[in-house]
Amino acid sequence: TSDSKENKPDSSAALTETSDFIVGSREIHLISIVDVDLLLKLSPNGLNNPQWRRLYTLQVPGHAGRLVFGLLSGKEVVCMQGRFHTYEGYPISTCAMPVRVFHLMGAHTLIVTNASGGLNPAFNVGDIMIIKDQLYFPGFAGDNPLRGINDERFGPRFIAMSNAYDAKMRKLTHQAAKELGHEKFMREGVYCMLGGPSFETIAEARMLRLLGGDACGMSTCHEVIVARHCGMRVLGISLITNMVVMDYDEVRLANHEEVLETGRKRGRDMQSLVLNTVQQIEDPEDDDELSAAV
Ligand SMILES: O=P(O)(O)O[C@H]1O[C@H](CO)[C@@H](O)[C@H]1O
Ligand SMILES: Nc1nc2[nH]cnc2c(=O)[nH]1
Repeated sequence: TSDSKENKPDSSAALTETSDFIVGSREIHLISIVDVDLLLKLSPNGLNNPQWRRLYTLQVPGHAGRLVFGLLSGKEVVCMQGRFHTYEGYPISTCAMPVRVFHLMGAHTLIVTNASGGLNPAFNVGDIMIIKDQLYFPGFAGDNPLRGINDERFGPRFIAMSNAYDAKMRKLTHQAAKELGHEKFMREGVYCMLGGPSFETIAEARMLRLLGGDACGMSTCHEVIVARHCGMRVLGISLITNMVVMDYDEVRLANHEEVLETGRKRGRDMQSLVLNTVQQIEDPEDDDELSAAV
């Protein structure tokens, strides 16, 4: 696609050509900020035989719109470069639907990435935040992707979310960051999801901070809920693309161009981090601790 050359922080969705790929049981899928072209360059044995084709178009500038199947550091992965957002007009369950598709294909692990605005004053633009927990605001108003008749084939009616972001995966990612010399811009914190597409008012931003939010965006949480419902372990990584305006004296305005620009600048570090983390991931079936957590 014409936009596939850009190193962008986020994208839309697409589907591969058909039968060349055998999708095995150890897949990992990556959403959003991961740039597949760059991953290809960085991976020692490549994302073998990548093929893609546009399936549908989203209305988010900077979103590539691809789904790529292949091997990343010897592990079977499917990378979804881009996602559905509720502000595009889709129901929240539709936005999270790709997660169920990947689960049905045999994926055990979900790595979600996103671009977010920093709320924590100690953060800087370009920091990478490992998501420790989430504040899912649409859920407070009843807009949960699991709303409606529960499909028991995926999971139970009620699910725990206190262990949503896997502790072992977070540790692994910190380790990967250390090996890469990324410590100086690594953070860990709470991600807040709002519906968007309007950015926060100052009063809203201050409220999010008061409630314990470290960064905010318009995605991810519903995908994580659906992943946990079907027993996938989750790692979330957020790139702080801008600092949220928190002060009435501040003249700077939130804008999508800054989000894209930071994504371009920090893109390579994000890909290396994901790649390095994927290299270290163990199959959850070989890992009692992880299996028990699911
Ligand atoms: O969360 P992702 O999809 O990375 O995108 C983030 O960037 C966009 C705003 O610039 C919003 O869609 C926000 O959610
Ligand atoms: N809501 C929200 N989403 C974002 N995505 C990237 N930056 C931001 C931000 O500042 N606010």
